[in-house]
Amino acid sequence: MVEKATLDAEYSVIGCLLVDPSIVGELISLTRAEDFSIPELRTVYQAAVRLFTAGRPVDAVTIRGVCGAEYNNLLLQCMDITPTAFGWKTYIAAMQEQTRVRRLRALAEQLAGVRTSTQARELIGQAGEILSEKNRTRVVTMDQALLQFFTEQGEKRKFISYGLDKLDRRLYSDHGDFVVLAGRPSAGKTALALQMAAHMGQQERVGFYSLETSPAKLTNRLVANRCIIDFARINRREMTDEEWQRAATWKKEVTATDLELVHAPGWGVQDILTTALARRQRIVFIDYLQELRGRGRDRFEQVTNISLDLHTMAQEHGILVVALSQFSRAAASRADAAPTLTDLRESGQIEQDADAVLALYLDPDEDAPADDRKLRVLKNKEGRLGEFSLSFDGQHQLFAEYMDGQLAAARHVARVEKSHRGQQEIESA
Ligand SMILES: Nc1ncnc2c1ncn2[C@@H]1O[C@H](COP(=O)(O)OP(=O)(O)OP(=O)(O)O)[C@@H](O)[C@H]1O
Repeated sequence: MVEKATLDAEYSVIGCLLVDPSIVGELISLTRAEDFSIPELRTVYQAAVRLFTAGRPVDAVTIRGVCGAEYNNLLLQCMDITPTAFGWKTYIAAMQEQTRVRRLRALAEQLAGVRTSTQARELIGQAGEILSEKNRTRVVTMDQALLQFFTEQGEKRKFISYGLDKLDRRLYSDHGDFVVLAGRPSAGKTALALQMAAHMGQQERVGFYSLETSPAKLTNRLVANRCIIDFARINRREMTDEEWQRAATWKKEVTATDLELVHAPGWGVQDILTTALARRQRIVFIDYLQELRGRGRDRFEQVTNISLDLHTMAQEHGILVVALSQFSRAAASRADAAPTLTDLRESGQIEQDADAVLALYLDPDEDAPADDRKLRVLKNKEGRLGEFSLSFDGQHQLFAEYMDGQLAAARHVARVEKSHRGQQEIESA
């Protein structure tokens, strides 16, 4: 049974269409035939679209000409409900809300009959998409474009920080971007991504989806990184008394970040999207892309689809997606060579879809400290390419950039130590 609120909204939308010819174009661009649950109103709407696209006037007379005299009463009824078109966008919003509810109920019925959790996850994913559907119009006139331009220019834009100044000054990442962090095995992708995720988690909720590493192992790395504790001793469960003490007093360095670790072996993009929407994560890290389950006959087709889906997930849902990626085997054999975009494994689609591609690799410079890495910006839609050096302290899983010849990490550690010393003095006073 169709509810009264739905009926009213649908009649009102058609009524507005009939009484004000000036809104017909915009009204059509904001609606679809499927928004109408009443078949007769859908027929009227489709007639209006046909007339409009044929360049003919849209009113009660021309529509009756298309639909037939038997629609007379219905057209009069619609116009009776809405003597003026004032508030027509509110009626559209009400009608589309009802459409959403209808589609969700239909999904709920299907959900009641599923036989596997995979089917359920697929349906829940579709429900998430219905719920996050925004205004459908994608057409923007020059007047609207310029109005938006001035509004945006008047507001200060805040980009998402990776915690590395030189990278932040190049990338200008925002929600809706798809960023790839690529490297050879053991380059330190996971370590760098975790450090970035913990940094971003100080501002908003971040999900870190690992397809191969358990949350417990990731926590070991996080504690090493945030509390500057020997990673090998953490792994062997042989922390010294001093390290126990430090982990206890510095625990806020870990807990103050809104980071959620998700163990995701065998997951696909849809599983991640469903979880990210349910947990309200605005930033998602995926470790790593080639491990994701994908649709397609061969690996090439699967990775192509995964890349497309990640791009859509970022854009449609306003999530910053940072996916880690392996380089191809050919590139992996050239350990000292600077990577290029063609080294991305299995699919050129990743190169096409990504807003930015970063490559992490061992610094080939013979004079550089042994553990130094290079972070190269291979693709950057919003800014410059280039590369810079990072020191990697594997013992603490800590990456730091060189700022004015000094390591930013040293300054960070000194700052944190000072703040905790101050805290301890206050507590013991
Ligand atoms: N106790 C330690 N002391 C020094 N370095 C360490 C220690 N433990 C691990 N490492 C180094 O830390 C790095 C961790 O790399 P990480 O796992 O982040 O790389 P990755 O690029 O994600 O690799 P993969 O693709 O294989 O997962 C490795 O280079 C490893 O050699």
